[in-house]
Amino acid sequence: MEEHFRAIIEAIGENPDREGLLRTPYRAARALEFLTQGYEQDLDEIVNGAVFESSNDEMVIVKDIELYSLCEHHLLPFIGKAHVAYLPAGRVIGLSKIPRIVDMYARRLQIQENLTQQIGQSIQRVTGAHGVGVVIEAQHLCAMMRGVQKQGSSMITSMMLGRFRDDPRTRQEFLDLIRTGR
Ligand SMILES: Nc1nc2c(ncn2[C@@H]2O[C@H](COP(=O)(O)OP(=O)(O)OP(=O)(O)O)[C@@H](O)[C@H]2O)c(=O)[nH]1
Ligand SMILES: [Zn+2]
Repeated sequence: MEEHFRAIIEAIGENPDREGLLRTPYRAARALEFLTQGYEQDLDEIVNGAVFESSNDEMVIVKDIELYSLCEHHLLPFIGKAHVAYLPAGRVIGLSKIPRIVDMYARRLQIQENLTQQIGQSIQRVTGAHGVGVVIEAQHLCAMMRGVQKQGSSMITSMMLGRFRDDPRTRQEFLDLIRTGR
């Protein structure tokens, strides 16, 4: 990857041998490795068995999860928040595991719709919940710094499974709860 970053620096007309850029291919490679480390991870490893029996059948919500991903079209960041909810069916998942699942899929080349879907399906699979809801609000640098250059717009995507899809009240409760306290 370092060689390729060096070639990119040359291709944009810069001098990869000037002092400030000498270690840049190395740094950029490490940064990109970090930002795409989700390819090295899988769901079972992330969850690590942290699923616990519980008779609580009320909605669980983790909201305002910071999200940093890379758009698969331009390799530019999209940045935002994810909100995740589920209706437990006898099992709950460790609190930290939900942001970890978000990060695992965000640290890959993504479009926001697929990211939203992958998070929802994974939470469903791990918890066996009666339903799962995921909402992501994000701003795409590819649409802000370049392209249409719309700095004020954001994209909102959602994935509703089970009762979140079938029962309008469950969906509404989720949407109301992620809106409060802002
Ligand atoms: N649906 C969706 N589109 C995305 C996402 N990230 C980037 N895009 C869009 O992907 C599209 C790629 O379109 P192309 O016409 O192939 O690429 P482009 O010429 O760089 O497009 P512009 O951004 O319009 O300049 C653009 O409309 C982007 O805004 C995403 O997460 N979801
Ligand atoms: Zn893009």
